[in-house]
Amino acid sequence: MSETICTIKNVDKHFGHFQALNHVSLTIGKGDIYGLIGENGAGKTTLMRLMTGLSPLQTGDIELLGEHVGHASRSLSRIGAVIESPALFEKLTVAQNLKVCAIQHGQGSQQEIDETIAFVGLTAKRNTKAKNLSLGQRQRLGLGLAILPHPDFLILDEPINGLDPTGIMEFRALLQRLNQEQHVTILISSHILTELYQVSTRFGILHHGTLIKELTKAELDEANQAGLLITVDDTAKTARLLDQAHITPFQVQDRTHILIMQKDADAGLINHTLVSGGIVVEDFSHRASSLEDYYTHLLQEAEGAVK
Ligand SMILES: Nc1ncnc2c1ncn2[C@@H]1O[C@H](COP(=O)(O)OP(=O)(O)OP(=O)(O)O)[C@@H](O)[C@H]1O
Repeated sequence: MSETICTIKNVDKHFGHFQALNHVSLTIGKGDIYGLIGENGAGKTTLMRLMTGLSPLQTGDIELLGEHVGHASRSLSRIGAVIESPALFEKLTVAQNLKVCAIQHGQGSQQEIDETIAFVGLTAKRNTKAKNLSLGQRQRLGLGLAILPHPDFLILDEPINGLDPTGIMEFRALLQRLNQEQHVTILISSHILTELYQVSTRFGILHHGTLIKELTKAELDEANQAGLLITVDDTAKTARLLDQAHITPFQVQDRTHILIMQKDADAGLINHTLVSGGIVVEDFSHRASSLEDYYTHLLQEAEGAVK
């Protein structure tokens, strides 16, 4: 495995009797854009607050950039974070907010401030007070403040909330540039899987405080394949017949279902091949790939598991 930026092990968090996080373990590798997905109240912000030391760790362990969180962490200076809403000085302009940030961090020349303003697309607003920025512009300024000190790891809590579709696309492009050009590892949360799908390389899905799934983008794509789903009486024999007839690729899903991963699979030919081989084909259905369906199914499974 590549270098690890963050390791979270068996983290619980209680607020009184309420358990907001339940044995959460996950790892974020260097260069990942890790999408943390979860519905409202799933525990995303709570986890990010623990990671950045904004909230005290109760049980479990969090290691960030080689240091345990909570031990006078020097690594915090290498982390940029926007959690909940960005902390802005409302009466100061965009440029002045960045200047204050540069002074606080002892880092960030005027040239770097100007470059950051351009990078986040706020050049036209550099002299506008924060209180007069739109929601999307505030998010951009928040990102600017987080990246000015050149962090190695960026933690962004729901940064695309409230952005319009163009804003979302531009924000994604900004994150991809940061990741690819400046090699920043990013943790980004959202309650909508489709929003993070385009930008993330790995995903963790939190549900009622439990991490129910962790997977790479390739694994997500595989689990979410479009194709022709066939219901048969004998999947092993069906698989042999499909192989012999070069009807590939396919995936045996369970005891009665096989997914033929071809968008325009010829159902008539497949039916003929299988029936001639003695298979009882009970059903054919085209399965469209839909991240929403995948996510909903995952949440239903998780609900079923706890019942
Ligand atoms: N300080 C607190 N005291 C009591 N309960 C809290 C506190 N902070 C969070 N919670 C509870 O913990 C749970 C997780 O909250 P959290 O803010 O982490 O969710 P989230 O996944 O970020 O949700 P959202 O998408 O709505 O921002 C919620 O049920 C919330 O009410």
